[in-house]
Amino acid sequence: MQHSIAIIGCGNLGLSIANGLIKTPGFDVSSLTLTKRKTESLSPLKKLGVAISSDNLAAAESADIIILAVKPFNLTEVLEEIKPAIGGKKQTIVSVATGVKIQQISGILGDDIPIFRAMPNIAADINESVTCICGINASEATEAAVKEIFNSIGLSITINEDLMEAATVLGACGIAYVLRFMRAMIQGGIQIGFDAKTASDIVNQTVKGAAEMMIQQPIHPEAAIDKVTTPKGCTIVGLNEMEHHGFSAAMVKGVIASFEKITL
Ligand SMILES: NC(=O)C1=CN([C@@H]2O[C@H](COP(=O)(O)OP(=O)(O)OC[C@H]3O[C@@H](n4cnc5c(N)ncnc54)[C@H](O)[C@@H]3O)[C@@H](O)[C@H]2O)C=CC1
Ligand SMILES: O=C(O)[C@@H]1CCC=N1
Repeated sequence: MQHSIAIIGCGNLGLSIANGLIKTPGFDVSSLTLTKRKTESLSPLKKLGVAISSDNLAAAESADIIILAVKPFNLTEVLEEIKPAIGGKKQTIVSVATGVKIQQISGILGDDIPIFRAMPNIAADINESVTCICGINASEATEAAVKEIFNSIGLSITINEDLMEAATVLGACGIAYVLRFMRAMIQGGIQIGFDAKTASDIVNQTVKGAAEMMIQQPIHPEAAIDKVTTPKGCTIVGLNEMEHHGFSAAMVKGVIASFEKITL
């Protein structure tokens, strides 16, 4: 049986999750409710059979699994709003809010409620997210149901809650880092002669190929780099020039800066 799902706060991430679910083969769109304060932008999904509402409490009452996708500073008010609906039929709560601990959520909703934190990224939209998950109070069946949701929009990985902020940086912020890298590579490609479209096509497929290779043949990236770097060749010259300008150091420092922004 498919569980009914409510996504409360359908902005960038909530909508990406919804789009991924809708594209999942066999997903029953009538089991999905999306909420937002102003619902106009969600009307195309209404035509597909998804329930759209600005009533968080009613959406929570009707759902088995409630995904909270509001900004962290809106989470407390939303939890207070849906609290009257929670507990009776033991809905499962899944928060994707950055930096909000399970204990803060259970402090409002109650100590016996199944509560998960999940950290997907916007590639959920095309079923290619990675989602790190942790949770409390859940039966095996409930945990399986939550994992099924996030496996349908990509790959889910169960982790301890104390790694959730690191997961946010690597997986959720990470997609932005990779996109910035791609933009820079496209800019380089234009400077050496390609039009923007051709440069993008080449970069997109190159990044996809590199990622697929690491997924299908999991070796250390440097071992694959060794296969590209001809001695005295052009690749090593380019890579060394990038390192002279702090490429790897910039990436590591950026990862740490994002982490400190969440944790300090
Ligand atoms: N954008 C991303 O790539 C990622 C975001 N996150 C987390 O996901 C959450 C959502 O982030 P975004 O989608 O970027 O934010 P967003 O601002 O695009 O979406 C939040 C949505 O919630 C709605 N909202 C606010 N108060 C509401 C209320 N009381 N009732 C119903 N809807 C309400 C807003 O109108 C907005 O559409 C945040 O907690 C963020 O930390 C986590 C991983 C990745
Ligand atoms: O930048 C942010 O705060 C959110 C969390 C991870 C991705 N976007």
